[in-house]
Amino acid sequence: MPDSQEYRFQVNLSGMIDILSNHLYSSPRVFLRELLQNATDAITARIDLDPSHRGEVFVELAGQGADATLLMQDNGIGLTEEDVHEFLAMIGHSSKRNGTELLGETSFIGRFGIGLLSCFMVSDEIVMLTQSASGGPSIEWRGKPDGTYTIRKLETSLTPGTKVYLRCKPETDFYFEAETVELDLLHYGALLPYPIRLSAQGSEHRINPEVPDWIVRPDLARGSRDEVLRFGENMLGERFRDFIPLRTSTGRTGGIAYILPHAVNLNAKRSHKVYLKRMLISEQADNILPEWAFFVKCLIWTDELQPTASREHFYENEQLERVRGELGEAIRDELIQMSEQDQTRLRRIVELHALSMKNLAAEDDEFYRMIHRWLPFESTYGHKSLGELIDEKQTLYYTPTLDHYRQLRHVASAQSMLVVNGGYIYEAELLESLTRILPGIDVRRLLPEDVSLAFTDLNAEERSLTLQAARAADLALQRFRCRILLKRFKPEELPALFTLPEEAATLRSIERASEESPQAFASILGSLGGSLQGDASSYSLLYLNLSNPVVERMFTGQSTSRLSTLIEMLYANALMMGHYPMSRSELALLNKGILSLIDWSIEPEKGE
Ligand SMILES: Nc1ncnc2c1ncn2[C@@H]1O[C@H](COP(=O)(O)OP(=O)(O)OP(=O)(O)O)[C@@H](O)[C@H]1O
Repeated sequence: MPDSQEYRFQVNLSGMIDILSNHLYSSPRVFLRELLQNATDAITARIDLDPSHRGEVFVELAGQGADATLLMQDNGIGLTEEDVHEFLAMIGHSSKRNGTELLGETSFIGRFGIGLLSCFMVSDEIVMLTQSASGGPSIEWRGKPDGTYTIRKLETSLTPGTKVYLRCKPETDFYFEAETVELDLLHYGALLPYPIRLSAQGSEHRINPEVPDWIVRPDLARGSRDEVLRFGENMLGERFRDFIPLRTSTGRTGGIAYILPHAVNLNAKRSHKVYLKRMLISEQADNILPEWAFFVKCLIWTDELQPTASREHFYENEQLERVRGELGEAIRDELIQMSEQDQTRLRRIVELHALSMKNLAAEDDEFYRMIHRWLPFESTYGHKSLGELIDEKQTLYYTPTLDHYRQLRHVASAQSMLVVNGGYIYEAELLESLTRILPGIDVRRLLPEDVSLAFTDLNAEERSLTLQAARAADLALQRFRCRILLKRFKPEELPALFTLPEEAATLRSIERASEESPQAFASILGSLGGSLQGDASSYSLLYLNLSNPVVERMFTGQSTSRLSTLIEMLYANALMMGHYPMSRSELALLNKGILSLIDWSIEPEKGE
């Protein structure tokens, strides 16, 4: 076997720089973030040496258009000549790491040793003047994107710190405009604990506000409600009315979860603003809160998570999992606390986000268990929370569809029967799975047939007395494929109850569609409907209540001449009470019936 020879990889330096500077980051804008991060790290390092040191960053813009330049100056630790050779000249080497460990804990934001290269997105040269706080000469370093650099010792000594100069390259002058720079400095540095000053167009001012104490001590936030809400509006661009302070057990991650003031789609992208060591890392951190916390928008700061090289996300590791869990717990605890001490507040939140909360509860038992008592439902006892409904009765009856609920609610409420409407999206599913999260609870599905069983049959005498009228009534509704059933039931004020078995419902919809559709379509629908027509189950049922005085008079009186019109009117009325859409012929029937009633009331029946 021939001796193998060892070679070294060759690196195309300018190609690497191009990849790192132009393709790692989402936008050229981030060069300002990288500069601000380096300034922040340098100030942190200096404060480590001298805790009384007060950090400051100064940004100056000069020149116009293609001549625009930007200076960023910090009073941080600075670099010695040795540091410059070691850290600036060696890509991928950073002064901020603990040894070689890339993901270890440090008090700095930077760690990869590539951030400065982002400046090549907007400038063809980086000029750095630096003076180390530990003494030595001031150094000038000039780096180019082709991988060459020069170093020069300056004759005069600068004050400790670092100045970075950039001259805009063609077509990047936008990033050097005062407005853009001001916005971006605020965007990235709003929470930094030292002043950032900007000098441009002859004036100088501070960019970032004083950071309120409650940002790092969220327990103080409750005492500054208005200020916290105003701050949220400025930072997140929405007007909030409620918030939950967040803090992990280590105290190294915290923030404010603002309750979204409008309903949101569960699948909408989350956009929390996350700050690492007080610098904005991401506006789209979607993995820092549990999935179920979709109803909040957060300002979060952390100094215990590791950013990826692009800075726009955090590493998905155990630490992130713990932080996510604990932030979720902070929100959950507050919800639970609200449920004990401030139910109005909780109800407001749940009602606002009811649809999404129901959606999530249907998928996530743990969330459902936590929130179930406050989910709102419609019931024969009014609009109530599930908790209130559970407390009302031992058995919770629910209808699986809205149609069923409409049919049942009058009879059920008249009989003081608690029936929950499970007809809206996710509701039947939630009610069905209630036993899973609350073992022992008795939940039953209810169909109109079940309630009609509770109706009382007529006795033999009543049956014979009403026989003739009942036949006439049945005949009157033949053409609507509706049968009548004479019973006694509560409430007495309810004369009739319309119920619609499933097949009859299909047929009704087909008929209504044929009335609306053009001829050809109608005939297709017609033949489809025809196949169902002969079946007894395709008939709807109209229960007539003999306990109702008007119905009683109709069926036990002598005169039957007006009976068919009256039955038709009861039929139309029952349809309306059940919110059934009416066909054209049913509307015509109603119209004709009303006119007859008016006519009769004006001119009494002959012989009466
Ligand atoms: N303003 C500054 N003050 C002092 N040192 C600086 C400054 N800017 C850069 N440096 C030095 O240059 C090195 C390289 O900076 P660069 O931004 O490329 O990488 P980094 O900050 O170490 O890591 P990252 O790629 O994660 O940002 C730093 O490690 C630091 O030693």
